[in-house]
Amino acid sequence: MTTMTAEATAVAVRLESVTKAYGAVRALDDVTWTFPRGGFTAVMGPSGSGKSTFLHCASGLERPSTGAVRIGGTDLGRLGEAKLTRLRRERIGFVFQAFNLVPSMDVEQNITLPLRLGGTEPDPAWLDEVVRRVGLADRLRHRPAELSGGQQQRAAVARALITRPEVVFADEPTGALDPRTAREVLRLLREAADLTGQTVVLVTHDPLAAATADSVLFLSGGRIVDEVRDPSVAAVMNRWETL
Ligand SMILES: Nc1ncnc2c1ncn2[C@@H]1O[C@H](COP(=O)(O)OP(=O)(O)OP(=O)(O)O)[C@@H](O)[C@H]1O
Repeated sequence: MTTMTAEATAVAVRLESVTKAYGAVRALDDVTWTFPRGGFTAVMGPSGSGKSTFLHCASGLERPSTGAVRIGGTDLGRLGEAKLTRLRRERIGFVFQAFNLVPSMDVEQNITLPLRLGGTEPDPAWLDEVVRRVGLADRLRHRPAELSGGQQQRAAVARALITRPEVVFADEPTGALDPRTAREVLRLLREAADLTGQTVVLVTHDPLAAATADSVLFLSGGRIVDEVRDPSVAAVMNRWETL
């Protein structure tokens, strides 16, 4: 095992002068930010402000044009494609608006897929715990099409947690859900931070969702322009309106 400095272990994700250009568009413009381990951070900003690009670069789904990204003590820029893919599968959990479950697999197979892709078996006690948290114990043999949208997203959250990832990245995970179901999914992400010390980064348009985080980052024009800590819904809406 690699020895890490105390600083590296306290830092979950670090972006250092990250710029991402698509042709003439600077989707991210010199972004530097540190996500502390076990924190829950929301990212807000107008359409086109760079939220998804930020999440993709921070999670190793895309490589920055310039700058560096570290997950724990690992510099993603030093990893080749195979190692980067493995890091994403083993150390990061993803939740997307569109659930992205495999239609032909049942709920348990979907949840355990990241482990099986990595050639490992689920730890039965952890699988039970994750399934209990997301409330799908009586749905394990159902296929996604037999579930409600909220149940599908809860299965996707379970799939994101099954590898005990260091960081969970969620891109508009409540965008397709009704408000009550959205609250359940947010509670699961909050629990991931509070119960198991995972670092959660949530991209959202919803001030109610953002206010469940420890801190809200505001992006505009590819830059972080503000942070609101211990946010109330009113504080988030107020900052949003003046962006
Ligand atoms: N693959 C791409 N090719 C070209 N331009 C891109 C690409 N991805 C993003 N962009 C551009 O980069 C900018 C930021 O896009 P991004 O999707 O990160 O914003 P966003 O804040 O997530 O927007 P939204 O809230 O609408 O999803 C936009 O101008 C967008 O058009």
